[in-house]
Amino acid sequence: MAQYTRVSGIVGLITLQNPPVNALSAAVRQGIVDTVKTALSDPQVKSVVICGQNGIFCGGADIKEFGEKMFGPPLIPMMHAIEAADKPVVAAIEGSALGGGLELALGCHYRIAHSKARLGLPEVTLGLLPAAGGSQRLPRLIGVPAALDLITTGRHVTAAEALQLGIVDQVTDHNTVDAAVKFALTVAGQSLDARRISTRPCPQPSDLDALFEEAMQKVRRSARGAIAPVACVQAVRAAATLPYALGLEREKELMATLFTSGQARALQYIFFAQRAVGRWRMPSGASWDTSKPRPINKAAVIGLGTMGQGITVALTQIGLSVVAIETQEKQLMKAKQAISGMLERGAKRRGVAPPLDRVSYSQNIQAVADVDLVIEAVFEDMGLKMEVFQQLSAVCKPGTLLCTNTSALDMDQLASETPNPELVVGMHFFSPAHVMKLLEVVYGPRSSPQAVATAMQLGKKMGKASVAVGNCTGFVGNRMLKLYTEQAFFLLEEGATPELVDEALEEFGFPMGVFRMSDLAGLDVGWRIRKSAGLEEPIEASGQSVRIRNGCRYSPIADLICEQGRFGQKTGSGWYQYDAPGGRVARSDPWLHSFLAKYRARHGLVARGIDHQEVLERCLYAMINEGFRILEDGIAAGPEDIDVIYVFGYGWPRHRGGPMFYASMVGLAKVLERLEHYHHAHPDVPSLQPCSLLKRLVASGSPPVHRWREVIKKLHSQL
Ligand SMILES: CC/C=C\CC(=O)SCCNC(=O)CCNC(=O)[C@H](O)C(C)(C)COP(=O)(O)OP(=O)(O)OC[C@H]1O[C@@H](n2cnc3c(N)ncnc32)[C@H](O)[C@@H]1OP(=O)(O)O
Repeated sequence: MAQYTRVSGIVGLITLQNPPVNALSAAVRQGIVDTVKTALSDPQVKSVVICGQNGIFCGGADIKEFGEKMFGPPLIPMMHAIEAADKPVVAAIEGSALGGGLELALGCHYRIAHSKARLGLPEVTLGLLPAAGGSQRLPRLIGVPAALDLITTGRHVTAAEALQLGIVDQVTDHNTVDAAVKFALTVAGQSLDARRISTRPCPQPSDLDALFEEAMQKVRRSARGAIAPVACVQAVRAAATLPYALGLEREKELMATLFTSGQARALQYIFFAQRAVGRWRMPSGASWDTSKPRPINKAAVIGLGTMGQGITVALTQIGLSVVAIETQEKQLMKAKQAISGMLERGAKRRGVAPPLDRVSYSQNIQAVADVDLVIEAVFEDMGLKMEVFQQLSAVCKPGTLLCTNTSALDMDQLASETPNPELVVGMHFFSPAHVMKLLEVVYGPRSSPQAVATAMQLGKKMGKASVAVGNCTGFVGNRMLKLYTEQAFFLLEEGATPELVDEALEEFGFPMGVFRMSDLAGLDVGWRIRKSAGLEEPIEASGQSVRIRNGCRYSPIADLICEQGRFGQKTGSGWYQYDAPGGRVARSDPWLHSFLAKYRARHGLVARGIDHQEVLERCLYAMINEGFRILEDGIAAGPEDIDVIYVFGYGWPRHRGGPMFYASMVGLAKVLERLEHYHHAHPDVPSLQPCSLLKRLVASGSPPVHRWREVIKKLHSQL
């Protein structure tokens, strides 16, 4: 797992070998310990180079080993042995040096990186801190402010930035191992006293207390309850204030708390879940193994509202030629300006020329005749979308993939409008489409595996967490969201305020509560969907309560708010009030409170005390219950798919692992018991009735989330 050879007569070359990322498994650590010993005891060897095989230095500790009993040599003594060596040790960094990989390089005396390499300490994103001495060495090497930035955010830096910060000594465009060997030859025999980072004093910023106070406030604001960023600040503070050995003790102490925390488990689960959903599989068994994506060089986007503009930018930024179609001239001009602006700003950030000439604009749908793929992003109206699909079928060249960006409509009905329904899939982007990391790829019963593979690959190229899901109203994300929102409305009827509900959800870790979010997104969007589904019909005249639809409890509160022209931020009022239309700062609205009081009085509802726990249980468990139904229906392949959708598209706090993982952490029996309790209290709310998969999982002993698929498979085989 670490190969040793001698090169150029006097250089010992150690190559880490653990594909795909040379993670520091027990075997690799043992290999390093053994080969370093060999190199240091060989009198002919005057210096040592450590590199990784297959163009990657090291992706860090082996995350798969974290849940298991620790075997093999520990990292810290291994790093110390390297640093204490009396022969220079040079790290040759290609590809990535991340986490324990960078910590290993920091234990070396010199670091040479390829210009395309990326370096970082991303442990915080896994709920940990760099606990192989990284939190103590990095501040000594690059100073406290830069180390705080890298360690608390986990961001990866380019080789150029690493050179500027002083993390690496040299950057090369050529063969990194050759460059490192050449360098090792030149430093052989030189004194290493100044090269051992742990022996250096940590540079002292002028106002240490103020610096750490500010850093702590910053991470607390952005961490939304995650504990690792806070521990990272504490560890760097130890580096700045304690001798190395004591700092290392503090690092170990902090790591022990993090390592066994539920947050670290949740974050590591999401790391693997994100990769697992990339290996999509349709119920037919189709996957990457059986389906080759089509090459896509030219694409079209139909409809240039906010979504269409973002999609155009996302496609252009991955190098495609894009035909952007908008029939309304005024909107086309507005969109052209917005798209150009977004492309210019994106290019400026990346230091490249804006790819403006890759987008062509037209009012005529005939312009899509030669494209390989079309994404329809017109208004959310089935009639209009059907018309567009009919036109596309007549205009596009044979084999063009037709995708819809609908967020809830039946994509299979759209597929029926075309002679080739196998070429139709949903590509459900999230706003703003060039920024948000989630893409739901929706397949219908007739979508071909190749169409799904192509959409999944396109999503990957755009840097999105792409999740293949089956077709149903709202797909996965919006189907679950509907029940979360519905509970929030019911809670208002029963005595809660938007402030109380939002506070509970934000304390849980959502960036915004449901009402603040809905003010931002615009209340009219949901209103229009409810109207088109016939839910908003006033039927009080018929004698039926306005609070009942299709025999179930319904809250018309949001409809009544919309009838007042209160659509959220854009109109200056919604669930909250704003200084002016377009205002961002939500303030409590006495009008809304009085409206709620009158509403309750009109319907004979008596407000009762509602606490944060009830808000969380009602909103989250209703949504989780729907998640189980989605698994039962085979719309999502596994709990990981749902969790990735929620973490990447709906602001679910990452350190809580997604709704299904959260349910497993709370305990499925408890979720079941609370749902039964709330369903008993609200028998007219069917979404609170625990679904059979949840009951079955509890009956089979609440297996861990990675074993749910076995139970789901059994359930499906019995249907
Ligand atoms: C005392 C504690 C000391 C240290 C703590 C740590 O070091 S924690 C680990 C810190 N390292 C990281 O967080 C890096 C995680 N990996 C990545 O960011 C990317 O994988 C990487 C290295 C940039 C490569 O990206 P790429 O897109 O090329 O590949 P992909 O992410 O799909 O990964 C390929 C497969 O490798 C598995 N993998 C990656 N890193 C690790 C790891 N550190 N441990 C174990 N396995 C790892 C990944 O799951 C993929 O596997 P697959 O089976 O194909 O899904």
